[in-house]
Amino acid sequence: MRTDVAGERQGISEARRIVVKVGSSSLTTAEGGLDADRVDALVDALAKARSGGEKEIVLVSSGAIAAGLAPLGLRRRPKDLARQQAAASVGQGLLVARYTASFARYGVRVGQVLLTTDDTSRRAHYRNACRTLDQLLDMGAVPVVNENDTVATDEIRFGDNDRLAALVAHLVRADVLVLLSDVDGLYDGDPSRPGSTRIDEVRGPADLEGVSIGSAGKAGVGTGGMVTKVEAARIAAAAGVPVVLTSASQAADAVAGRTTGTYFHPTGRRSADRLLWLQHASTPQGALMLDDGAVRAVVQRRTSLLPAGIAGVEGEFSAGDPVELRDTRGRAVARGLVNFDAREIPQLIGRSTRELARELGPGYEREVVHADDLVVLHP
Ligand SMILES: Nc1ncnc2c1ncn2[C@@H]1O[C@H](COP(=O)(O)OP(=O)(O)O)[C@@H](O)[C@H]1O
Ligand SMILES: N[C@@H](CCC(=O)OP(=O)(O)O)C(=O)O
Repeated sequence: MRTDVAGERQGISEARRIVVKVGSSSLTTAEGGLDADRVDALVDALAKARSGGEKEIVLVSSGAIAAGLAPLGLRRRPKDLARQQAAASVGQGLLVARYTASFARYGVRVGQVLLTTDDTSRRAHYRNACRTLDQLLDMGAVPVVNENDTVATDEIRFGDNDRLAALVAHLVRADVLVLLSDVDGLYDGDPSRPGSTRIDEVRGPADLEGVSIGSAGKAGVGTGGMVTKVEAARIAAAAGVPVVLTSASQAADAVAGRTTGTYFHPTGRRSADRLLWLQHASTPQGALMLDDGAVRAVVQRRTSLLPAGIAGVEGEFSAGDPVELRDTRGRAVARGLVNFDAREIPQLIGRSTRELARELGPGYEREVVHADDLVVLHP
């Protein structure tokens, strides 16, 4: 282990706020459902880390669908969304009951937080989620976060919890993100093949060249495999949050900052805004076509998008929805939260805000997408 890495990980031992994500494969089996011993072992590690009072833990836990399979007589994870949601509905209750009992051994309360992609991109929802998580932590509770599987549709689903965990790490301004799986790190090839070796550290995308990143493991309960974990690590690292990827059995070492698994160095600066969510978690509900001047204004000068620069509209969206902003070649150049319903846009196209206010009323003297609600995709 190189000294600079040890130094970096020393930083993790001082981390105050830690987001820990645990996958279905570390807590459940398709046949047996939730494994209480494995939940207890994880909780032991997390409760010990918090015991000095300096560390705050946010737990992002998968396992609702897997925990609901056996009680519903399902032998394997169903492919259709409706049965996955039924399993999640039964399993989420069992999962949180299990965490509640397990943390109670240490006198620690848990609070269930179920999020959808909407909660991660709409301003009011985002602020609410931030406030609830902060409040739970202030009151000494451990938030247990999962996707709100029962209401998410295929189109708006995160699906895997790795990306959700990266966005939660950004949302709570975590000092480190710990991704726990059934494998003790990222390998340069299929870890079950002899000869594959673990990668100790990833400094940036170049370190991933030639690495064969595969899908979910044999347990049959995980979803994304390494692909979504590496993607989550990339999102968090780009937002300035270091990431440790290791196995659930190494949880105590990981949260204590002892060297284990694969370490992803931060590649970007921390930012306190919610635009990361807009970029990575939102599904655009439609698109606005921009003329060349508007593309320059939005992409280079980072100004708001005004009606005068719009050339066309596509899709069915409501005010507040995320939409894509496209250039004249149809390339997505930005994403933003739109201030009008799709059906209102045609009458605004190419007009000045003053003209619109005079004709349609003062409510129309506003940006179509405010600069604060915009994220540029191709600077
Ligand atoms: N390059 C790789 N390095 C490590 N694990 C890999 C790699 N490629 C594929 N995997 C698989 O990814 C699995 C973990 O993903 P998954 O089953 O979705 O777990 P979880 O439920 O923890 O999210 C491992 O069991 C492993 O078999
Ligand atoms: N929200 C889902 C998570 C889906 C899932 O399996 O995720 P993961 O095990 O992290 O790959 C659940 O609780 O079952």
